[in-house]
Amino acid sequence: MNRVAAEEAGIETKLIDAMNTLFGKHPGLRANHAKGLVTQGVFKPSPEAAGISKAILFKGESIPVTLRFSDATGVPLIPDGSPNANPHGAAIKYHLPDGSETDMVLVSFKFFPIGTAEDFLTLLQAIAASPPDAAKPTALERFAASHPSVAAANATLATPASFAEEHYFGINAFIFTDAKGKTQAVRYQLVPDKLAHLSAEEAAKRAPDFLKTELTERLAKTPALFHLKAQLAAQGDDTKDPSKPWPDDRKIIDLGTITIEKIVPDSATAEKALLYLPGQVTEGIDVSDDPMIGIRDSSYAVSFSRRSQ
Ligand code: HEM
Repeated sequence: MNRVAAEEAGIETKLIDAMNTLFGKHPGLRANHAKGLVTQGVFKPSPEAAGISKAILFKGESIPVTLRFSDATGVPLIPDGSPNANPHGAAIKYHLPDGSETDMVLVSFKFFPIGTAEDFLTLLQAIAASPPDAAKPTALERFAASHPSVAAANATLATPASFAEEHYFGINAFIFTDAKGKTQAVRYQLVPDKLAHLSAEEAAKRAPDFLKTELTERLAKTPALFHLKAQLAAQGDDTKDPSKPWPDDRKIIDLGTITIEKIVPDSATAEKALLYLPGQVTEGIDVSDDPMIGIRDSSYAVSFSRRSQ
């Protein structure tokens, strides 16, 4: 790209360029969360969900889902037990009865390390500018010193014993509208039936693909159960800033269960065609005033277009 074109590039292109610089270019693969596994299962909504959102998703029918678990980074061969493979991802596509789709894209951070897409770009560039031999304080150390939420968010991470034994968070806020038009801001959580984290020492000893192997063996014997939940904002809670968790005492309601039944027959082919978009909502669910959601949508589209070439 020439200098003028680079200056004109939107933030979504700059974000993907920064990821490609940091993680390398890997044709056909995602700019972030490159290593993953595609599964299928069923969402069964709770009666409580229909009371808070009129979405077709919550009407009561069982909804088929395609759920992709992933490791962080755009490094396709990252060992699953590497600290850099955290946060792990869970991207859910719901195949709705009217033939449309809606998505939820979650990770194992409890909240995001920074509040805006612009700061995320600066963070990615600071990491790239801070190799092990960089002079101290590195660009990353300087960024982290002025953004305490980076260390705080990283402290919420640990390697899971299984993709099925991790707690995933939606982080960005969405708005539910009920049948009477009443609105409620929410943040999603995907809660496993059982949570199990490894110590850093245990994680380092695991085989490079242990999360894939474990899930394959587990699902051959028994389905994996998750509970989809929504944390409800109270008056005055910040819906714009994903680095600010809402207080722990906010009400959390059950939206239903997700039962993962099997890994799709050819996960590597399936994931190429799949595009999860956090802003792909359905009537009764809206994006909040958090601008990160729209920027995520456009950067996922840039990544998709590059990996489809
Ligand atoms: C400005 C902030 C963010 C940017 C620029 C960004 C960028 C990206 C990109 C480019 C991809 C690859 C998309 C593709 O090729 O399909 C991706 C994947 C992913 N991101 Fe983000 N992301 C951001 C924030 C988040 C947040 C807040 C979450 C979770 C709440 C998240 C969770 C994920 C997950 C789970 C995937 C893998 C999706 C899949 O399996 O296809 N990201 N992200």
